[in-house]
Amino acid sequence: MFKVLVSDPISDQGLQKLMDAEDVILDKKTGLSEDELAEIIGDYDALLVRSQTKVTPRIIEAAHKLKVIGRAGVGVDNIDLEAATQKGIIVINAPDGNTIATCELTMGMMMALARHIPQAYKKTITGEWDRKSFVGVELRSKVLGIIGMGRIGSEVAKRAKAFGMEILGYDPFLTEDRAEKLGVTLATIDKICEQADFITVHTPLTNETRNLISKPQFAKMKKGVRIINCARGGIIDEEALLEAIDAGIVAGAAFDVFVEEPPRPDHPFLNHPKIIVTPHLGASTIEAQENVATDVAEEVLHILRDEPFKNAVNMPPVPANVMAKLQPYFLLGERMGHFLAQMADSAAQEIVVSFSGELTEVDTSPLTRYIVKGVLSHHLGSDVNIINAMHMAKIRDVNIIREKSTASKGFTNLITVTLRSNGQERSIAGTLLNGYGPRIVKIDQYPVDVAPEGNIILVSHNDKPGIVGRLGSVLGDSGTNIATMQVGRKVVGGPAIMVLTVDKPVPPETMQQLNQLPDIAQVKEITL
Ligand SMILES: NC(=O)C1=CN([C@@H]2O[C@H](COP(=O)(O)OP(=O)(O)OC[C@H]3O[C@@H](n4cnc5c(N)ncnc54)[C@H](O)[C@@H]3O)[C@@H](O)[C@H]2O)C=CC1
Ligand SMILES: O=C(O)C(=O)COP(=O)(O)O
Repeated sequence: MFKVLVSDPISDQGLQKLMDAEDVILDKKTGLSEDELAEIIGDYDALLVRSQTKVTPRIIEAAHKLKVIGRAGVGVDNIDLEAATQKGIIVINAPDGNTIATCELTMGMMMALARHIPQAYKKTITGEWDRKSFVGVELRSKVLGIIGMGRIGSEVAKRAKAFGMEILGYDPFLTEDRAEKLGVTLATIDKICEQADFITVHTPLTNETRNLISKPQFAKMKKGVRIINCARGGIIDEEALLEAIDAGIVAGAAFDVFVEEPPRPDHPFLNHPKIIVTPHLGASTIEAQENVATDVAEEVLHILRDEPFKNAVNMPPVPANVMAKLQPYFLLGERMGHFLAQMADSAAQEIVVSFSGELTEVDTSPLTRYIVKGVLSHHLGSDVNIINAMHMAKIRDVNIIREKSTASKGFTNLITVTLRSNGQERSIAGTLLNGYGPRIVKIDQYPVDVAPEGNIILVSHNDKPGIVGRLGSVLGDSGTNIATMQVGRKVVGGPAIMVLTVDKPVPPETMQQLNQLPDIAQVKEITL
C-alpha cells in the first residue's frame, strides 16, 4: 500500500484517481506547521502540495520513504529541489493546468487598475456616490509590456490584442518568428520601461529575475504607468514600487503575490489607495484546480507504480555503469554550460557539445543534460533541471548538437561546448585533471587553465601595454582582490583575453568602469 499525504487544499475531483486506487491510502492534512509535517512525513510515499506547504530540507530529511513530491501547479520555489534531488525524491509539477486561470486574473487586474474597480466598489458600498474620483483610462491603443513570454505571458498577449493594445514582449527565448505569430513586438526591458502604459511580469523567480523591476527601471518609466505582478513576489521590488508611486511615476499597481506570503498585516501594500491586492489567487479557479490536481495525481500514481512519468523537475534516471563513468564530469559539464551562457550576449539558439577521449565510449546524453541545464539555468533558474533540460531547450527552439571528436588534444577526456546565438559564437573546452579536478582549458581560441568556480572576470581586449595595470587599479580601487590572472593571445598586438579570479563579486559600477577602459572590448563577470 502506498501512503499519500495531501498537505494543501487540492481539488477532490482532481484527486479522484488517487482516491479510487486500491493500492493507495490518501490522507488530507492541511495547515500543518513545519514541526507537525516533519513528524508525520516519514510515513508517506508521496506528498502533494500547492504553494503553501514549504518543503524544506528539514521535511525532506525526515521523509524516509518519500518517493515523489507532486506540486499541483507551476512554481516549485516552495520545494527545496536540491535537497529532494540529493535524497532521490522525484519532484513533479503540473505546468499547463493553470495557465489560463492566471492569464485571466492578470487581465482582470489590468481592467481593475484601469478603471479603479476595487476602490470604487469600496466607496460605493459605504453609500457614497462618488463618480469624480474614479475616472479611468481605456486599454485600447495603450502599450502593454510583457516580461516573460512563456505559457502565461503568451496567453496574456493574445487577449490584450483583442483589447486593441499594442504589445511589447521581452523574454530571452522569444524569437522574431514566435513574436510575429503572437502579434508582439520584440523589445528590451529598457524599451518596455520607456514606452509601456501597463507592465506585467510572467517569469519564474530566479536570481536573475529577483528585483528585475527596481529603482533604475522605475526611473525610466513613463509617468502614469500601471504595474501588474501575478507571477512571484520579489520580481518587482516592493519598496522601489512604493517610491515610484510617491514620485508620481506609477499610477497604480496590482499584486497577487508578495515577497512574504501572507504579507504582514502592516505591509504597506495593504490599504494603499493605488495598489490592488489579491491573496495569490492566480491559479484559483475550479477549472485550473481540477486540471492541476488531475495531472499531478495521475503522475504520482505512475511514479508510485514504477511506470513512465512526465513533468519531473529533478532527478535523472541513469544506468549504474554509465553513471560510474559520467558522474565525475557532471559538475564540470554544468559549470561549463553556465560559464558559457554568461559569456554570450544573448540566450542560446544552438549548443554544440563535443566529446573526445574515453567519454566517447559511453552514452553521454546524461552529461549533455547537465551541460544544457548549465546553459539554460542562466535564464530559467531552478525551473530547468537535468530531467527537463532537453525538453526546455526543445520548446524554446534551442538546437542541441552532440558530436564525438578524436581530437582530445593530449587530455584523457575533453568536452568542448560551443554556443551560438544571434550570429555570435563562443566556446569553451574543459576536462578533469588528475589530482586537480575540473578545469576550463580553452576559452574561444585561447588556451587557459581555470578552475570553474567562484567569481571570474573575463576580459576581451587588444594586446597593448598598460592594460593589466589599468584594470588592476580599477579593481583595487573598488576593494576587489585578484586571486589569479591569466592572459592569452594569438599574435602580438592582436585580440587577447584575460581571465581573472576574484575573491568576491565585483560591484556593478566597477564592472561599468572596466567596460569603459581604453582597448577593452568587453568585460564579463562569470559567477559559478
Ligand atoms: N499567481 C499565481 O497563482 C501563479 C503564478 N505563476 C507564476 O508565473 C510564472 C510563469 O508561469 P508560466 O508562464 O507557466 O511559466 P513558463 O516557464 O511557461 O514561462 C516563464 C518565462 O519566463 C522567461 N524568463 C525567464 N527569465 C526571464 C527574464 N530574466 N526576463 C524575461 N523573461 C524571463 C522564460 O524564458 C519563460 O519563457 C511561474 O514561474 C509562476 O511562478 C504561475 C501560475 C499561477
Ligand atoms: O502554480 C503556481 O506557480 C502558483 O503560484 C499557484 O499557486 P497555488 O497552487 O494557488 O498555491
